[in-house]
Amino acid sequence: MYLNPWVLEAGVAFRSAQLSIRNILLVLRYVVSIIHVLYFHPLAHYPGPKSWLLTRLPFARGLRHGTLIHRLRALHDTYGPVVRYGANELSFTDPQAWKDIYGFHGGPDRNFERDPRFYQAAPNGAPSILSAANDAHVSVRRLLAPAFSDSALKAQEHILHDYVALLMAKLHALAAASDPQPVNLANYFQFTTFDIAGDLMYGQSFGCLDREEYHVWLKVMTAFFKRLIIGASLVALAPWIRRWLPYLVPKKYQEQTRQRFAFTVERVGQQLAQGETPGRSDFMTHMVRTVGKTGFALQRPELDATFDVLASAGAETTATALTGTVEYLLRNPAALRRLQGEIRAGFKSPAAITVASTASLPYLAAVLNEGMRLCPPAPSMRPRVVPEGGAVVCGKWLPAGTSVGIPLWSTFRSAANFAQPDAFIPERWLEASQGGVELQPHEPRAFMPFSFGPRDCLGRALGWAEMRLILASLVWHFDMEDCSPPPGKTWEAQKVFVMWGLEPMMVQLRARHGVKS
Ligand code: HEM
Repeated sequence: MYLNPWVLEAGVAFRSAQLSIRNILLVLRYVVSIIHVLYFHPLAHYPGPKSWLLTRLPFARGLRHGTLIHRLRALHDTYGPVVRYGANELSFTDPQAWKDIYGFHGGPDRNFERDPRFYQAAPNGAPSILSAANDAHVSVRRLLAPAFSDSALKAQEHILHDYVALLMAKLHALAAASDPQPVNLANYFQFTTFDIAGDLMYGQSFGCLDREEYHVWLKVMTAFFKRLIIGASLVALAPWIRRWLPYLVPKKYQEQTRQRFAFTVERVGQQLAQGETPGRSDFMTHMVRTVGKTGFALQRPELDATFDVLASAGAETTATALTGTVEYLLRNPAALRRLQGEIRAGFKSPAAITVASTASLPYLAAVLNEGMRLCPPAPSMRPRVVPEGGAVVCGKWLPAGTSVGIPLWSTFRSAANFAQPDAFIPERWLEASQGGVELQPHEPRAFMPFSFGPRDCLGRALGWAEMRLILASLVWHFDMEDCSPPPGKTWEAQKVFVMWGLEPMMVQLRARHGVKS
């Protein structure tokens, strides 16, 4: 067929005009959306860096490099207690925000939901206690809560003592070597808390202390957190990538994750088959008992998903708090001396160091509080979404769907909440009659290392018990000297990939004169 060249030319001209109109419309749409985000969006009056509003690049880079908590802190230092760090996202360091965002609002349907972009289902696709939506979460929490009661903790205490004694024995052996070398205490804290978690949650220890090395389950878990963050940074830039992510992970890592989860499933299965074990007070025994009493049970996939997160929720956090606290004690010899005085005068023998006896030591509690303030084990923000109908946060109404949260690291190190925010001053947590100092500002309402409200930490009492037993025993048994290679390890420089990427903490241990394991 013959086509007149004029017609052809007109066709080409028409198509390119169509294309340029489409391009112009796209650019116009982008410009309009920028103007909307900057000037007409309901959050437009909140302060924040424009570069973070127009592209997700700074946020994604922070995630990817493990520096998001540091960047958010710098933003709060510049812009104040509320920062708009994304088009629809606000970060708060104001203490009132704990109650307004994370508190009880009259029922699971009215409490702020977790921002699903920040929570991940387990490898079997089922929600865990951490990722479940509010209504499903209520049942999981009810089922698990008895395992964390005061009476359960009393019955579990002998298990904690066994592992603390094993830790002390291992450290004594290292200190008594003919040429004693500095010990990486960060590792030994993790070995201990993971062994306790394994015993309480899976019915048997991970054996880390015995072998003095990490169990493969933990190594894979830590590597998984890093990959999770790489994935999250990609999703932040291009949300549509989420469904393709599983295909982007190399087969080798997929297989490792599958095997690690299979280990959890196997242990949960063994525990369930065993049922309620007389004389044991582990988590599964409590749960089976609660199921017997209430008739309510979880579906197996949800149970597996929840038991899979329990170990790292409980162990890594507690070990991190201990590592951070000891690091600051080593940097502050006067505080270490005062703690030694309290503990060594308080206990004639290690057998006297118990959960109850350590609870009455004010300086030990102050030191651990100050350690968790400077080194919060869960330092990142856990964002929530403003529910239908909107809500008031820190005195201002916010529309439904706004993502809001509190970054713990920025909040605990904010000069608006704590005087000399980067200094280790345990005395700030004590009354004057206990030898405390009054520093202003001092906002204990801002300090929620275990979070707040219906989804706060279930393991707070267990975590405190472990921290007190381990730190008191360590200080009772050993003198310590910081041996981190120059220029010295600083907590602030460490990166965060869900949890802190802990650098080695090298400490020279010397058994106190006449003290043996
Ligand atoms: C110093 C020690 C600990 C700290 C600082 C800590 C901190 C936290 C924080 C901040 C949350 C909220 C997480 C979120 O909203 O996404 C949480 C939740 C949780 N923690 Fe801990 N934790 C510690 C020890 C433990 C221990 C020993 C256990 C025992 C297994 C544990 C079990 C849990 C559980 C089950 C949840 C989820 C609660 C729920 O969603 O209802 N934690 N923890």
